[in-house]
Amino acid sequence: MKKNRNDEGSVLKRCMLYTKPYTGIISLCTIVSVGNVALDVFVAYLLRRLVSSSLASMYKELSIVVLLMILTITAGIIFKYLKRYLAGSISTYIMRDMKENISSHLENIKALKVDSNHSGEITSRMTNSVASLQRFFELDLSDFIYQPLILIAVLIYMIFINWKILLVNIILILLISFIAMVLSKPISKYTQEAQLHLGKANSIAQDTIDGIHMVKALNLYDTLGKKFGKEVLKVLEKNLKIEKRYSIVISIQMIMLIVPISLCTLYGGYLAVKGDMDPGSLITFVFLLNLMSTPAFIIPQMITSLKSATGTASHLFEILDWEQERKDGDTLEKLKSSLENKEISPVELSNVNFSYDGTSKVLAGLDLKLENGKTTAIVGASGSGKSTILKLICGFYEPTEGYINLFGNRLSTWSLTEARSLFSIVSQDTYLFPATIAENISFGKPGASLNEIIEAAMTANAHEFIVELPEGYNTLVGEQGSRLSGGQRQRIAIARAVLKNAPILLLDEPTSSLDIISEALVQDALEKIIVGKTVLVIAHRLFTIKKADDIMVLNQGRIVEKGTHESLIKKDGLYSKLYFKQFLTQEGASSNAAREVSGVC
Ligand SMILES: Nc1ncnc2c1ncn2[C@@H]1O[C@H](COP(=O)(O)OP(=O)(O)OP(=O)(O)O)[C@@H](O)[C@H]1O
Repeated sequence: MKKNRNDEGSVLKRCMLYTKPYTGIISLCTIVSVGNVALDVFVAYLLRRLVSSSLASMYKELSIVVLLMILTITAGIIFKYLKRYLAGSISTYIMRDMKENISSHLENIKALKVDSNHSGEITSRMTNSVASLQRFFELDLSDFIYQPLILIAVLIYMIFINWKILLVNIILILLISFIAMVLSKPISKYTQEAQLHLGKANSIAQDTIDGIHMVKALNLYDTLGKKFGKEVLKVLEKNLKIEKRYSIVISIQMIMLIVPISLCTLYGGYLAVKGDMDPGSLITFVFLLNLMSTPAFIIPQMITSLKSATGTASHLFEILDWEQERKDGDTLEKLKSSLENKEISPVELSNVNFSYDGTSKVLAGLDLKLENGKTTAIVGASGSGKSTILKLICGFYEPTEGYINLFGNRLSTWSLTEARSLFSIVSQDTYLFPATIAENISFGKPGASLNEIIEAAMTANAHEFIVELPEGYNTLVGEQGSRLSGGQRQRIAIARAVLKNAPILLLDEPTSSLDIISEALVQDALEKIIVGKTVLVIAHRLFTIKKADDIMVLNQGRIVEKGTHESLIKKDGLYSKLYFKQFLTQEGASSNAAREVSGVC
């Protein structure tokens, strides 16, 4: 049977892997902890000598013991500081590595995984789960070494003083640990569930903020608020269950701690009165019991918080188990001769089948070949798979059957990073980073000079509106470019593509959501940048692709017609139907608008 990578043992092992690079500092921490334990036990030994020498009124011995005690306690303080500092450093390093590991893993995660998980949930794992794991490491790591050691040392010392009292203690400690373990068992599960609901609550909060305008317009506060409240309530329920468990474990421990100390003091006192135990040993025994009470109290708590931490870690490690994009493949250098051969098609899809969910086919036996330096348009009804073709060409997804060639070589053999450097993409929903306009444009060519940026903006018809902004090229665009209009965002994206100067341009309905004036500006910019490039354009509005060299009509995942605009109109097939339907709709819309305008006038 396949072993579950998320069971507690496996999760702990994976956590331990993060400690590997720090074996040196962990060894030092262990040595300091051993020193700490030795000093603590030495204090007990000195106490015994102190009582014995004061009873015997040996002042010289007494002053030596007091001096030793002061030195030992001082050294103990320094060792405790070192132990805490070293453990804190280890946990800080481990958490840094874990965060780096997760974020570098996320960068290379397959698009399918990101698509099928809410970004808010992923962010929640990255922030809440990491933060609670960090708290665990910071608080508990030093105790994981020190507490078991002190417990063992104290037990050994006690054997020499009185093994019978010790036996009673061991039985009680085992009982405490057993009860704590049983009671804390569900904590790991509750923590995982709490993290899951927290992720969902965060996703709803993120949706509400991202779609704030739509939320206001549709009065969705109540609906989303209820959904958010439901998830928060579940988080609360799980956390209350965890707290309930913690409280029971701690209460039982308290009772179980008082009982052995009281019993041992009573029994020891009885032995001292009988003369079977000297007063020095009795006082030392009670001191040792007190020393032992901390690990006896903390170890079960450590087991409980370890369970909680494994729950959190397992939630986090799930991300690390998500499949990654491959990193290997051929470089541009290796494929140079193919890239320079103008006879080879830059992009070719052959008999490509694709399904997102493994059942319903989005593309079925699709054949598509782009000609070097020519513009090919794909048209088709909404949901026919046009954008999916672009995603496959960019290597975000892989075909379930068939193949894709880039400059005559299988995309599956290319390095994905190198392959993507051959494309510039301008899509209907342009993503701008929350940085300045200049930075957003320069992402097309990292390190580009301001002159290059301005030149690109000019080609993209963006320069004029940029210089009119109060801070010009240094204007911050806001989250997802929220401080710019749709048309302005598109022209920034085009400027980015100009700077990138990649040989293949992928345009995914870049003018579909623009008004007539913005559309004209964007269209004009696009016409400038497509010169000499191989272009694949997806269009809803068919009049925008009338000049394309080749038009492919997509229906139910396959190309059903192809040709120029004129030849397809002549053919009187699906394209011509779509075209005239749009034409009539637009005509209708224009005459309605004209009627409205004349009515107003
Ligand atoms: N990430 C995804 N996961 C699952 N199904 C998806 C995903 N993206 C798209 N689909 C489905 O695949 C089909 C094709 O989608 P695609 O976006 O390629 O169509 P399209 O022709 O570009 O549509 P439109 O013109 O409306 O943008 C649709 O049925 C859509 O619901």
